[in-house]
Amino acid sequence: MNTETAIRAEGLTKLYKLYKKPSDRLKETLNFFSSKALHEEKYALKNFSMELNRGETVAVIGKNGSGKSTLLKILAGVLTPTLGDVEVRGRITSLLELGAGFNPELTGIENIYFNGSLFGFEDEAIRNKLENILDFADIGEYVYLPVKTYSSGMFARLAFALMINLEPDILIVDEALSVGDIFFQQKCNTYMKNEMKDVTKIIVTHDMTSVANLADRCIVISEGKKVFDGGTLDGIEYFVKKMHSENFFVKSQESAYALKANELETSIKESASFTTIDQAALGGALEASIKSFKVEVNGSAYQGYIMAGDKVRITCTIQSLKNIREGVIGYIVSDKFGNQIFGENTITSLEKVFSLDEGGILASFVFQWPEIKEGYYYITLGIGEGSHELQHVIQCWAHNVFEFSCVSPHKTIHCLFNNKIEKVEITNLRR
Ligand SMILES: Nc1ncnc2c1ncn2[C@@H]1O[C@H](COP(=O)(O)OP(=O)(O)OP(=O)(O)O)[C@@H](O)[C@H]1O
Repeated sequence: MNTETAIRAEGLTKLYKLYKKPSDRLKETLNFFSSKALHEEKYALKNFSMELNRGETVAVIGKNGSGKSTLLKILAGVLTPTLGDVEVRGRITSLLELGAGFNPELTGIENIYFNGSLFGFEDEAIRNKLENILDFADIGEYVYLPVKTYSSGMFARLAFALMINLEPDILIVDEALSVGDIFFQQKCNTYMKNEMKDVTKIIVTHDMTSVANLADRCIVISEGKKVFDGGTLDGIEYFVKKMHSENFFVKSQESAYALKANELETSIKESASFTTIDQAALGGALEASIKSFKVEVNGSAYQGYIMAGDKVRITCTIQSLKNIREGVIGYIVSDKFGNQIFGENTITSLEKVFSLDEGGILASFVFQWPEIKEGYYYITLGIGEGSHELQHVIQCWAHNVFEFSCVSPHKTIHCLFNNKIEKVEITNLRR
């Protein structure tokens, strides 16, 4: 291990033997004369190697059951691998061990002292850190109550606050953090990014926005094996594509059968990239309604994230029951709290209306993704009728049909969006 290496794992394998009945384990052990196995083998991790440099932040991503927790537990030293070695340089802390180290009968404060001592801190040292820990956890009077009375979010708050104050060289952050509310998660992410720059971090999360904003590097794990190790955005793209092909291959075949009878849909059934909209979820007069849509970013299928400046093309299939002379098409993008963040329609941006003829229509529009804060955003698509902006009839609203994960790597967005300071004047006044 060279001097820059913080953690090195070599050939990690974890094999579980699964027995149908507990008695099969005993039978197998005692039955020296039969080679017949009474168990099935399950590899949670298979020949997994990785090396992390000091101060590096790596995100480990993979679908449910791919082996992420097993890897973290082995790295944190709470699980022994069947094969392989781990070398760690420095103090390693994780919510996994802290969670296990908390005594439910002790109060929050008692647990802080107890766990602090397990990490080699004297009472005096913990006393000096107490204010910071309690400030960060922000769970009020609950710190004086036994931990068994805490909600899972309060527990995560206290454990995380303690963990970051134990002066780790290596920090392991797993999904346990996601039980905290959104504001606490943001506070943790900001703290890790800004205040823990020198700490080596291993993060496991299903939240691709956090991955993009925190990690320098990304490892994708599938069926216990490392299948990608490289740049963060490339890793997300690899993972999303892999998930997409695994999940949608079957669905696209099913939908092709369901669409057989419909003339308009038949013309697009070759393309699995169109998503059919649940017609029950539509609003408006519905003399014209959106049947399905497709999202492209910079001319390709959406890869799982979007950034400022990306060109988004939305293509919709519309079924109209009548001729609409003054048709309007638009969209609204909202955040996860339902706040409408940006949007436009064809009258206000292009000063144009379109005729939508009775029958099937294919409509497509393009907009540029603005520079807005990282997070999840949802697009609503709409069709209106009538050239006067305030008097037109809403024919169809298809609410929140698609989720975008907006990332802003290497760029700080201070508030909802950045608004440039155009001029600065500084006058140093001599005393
Ligand atoms: N104690 C165990 N006994 C048997 N199989 C196990 C055990 N622990 C984990 N596994 C299996 O090992 C595989 C990897 O599990 P692991 O919990 O590491 O996945 P994960 O990627 O963390 O999943 P998730 O995203 O759902 O948390 C899974 O198939 C799981 O069922």
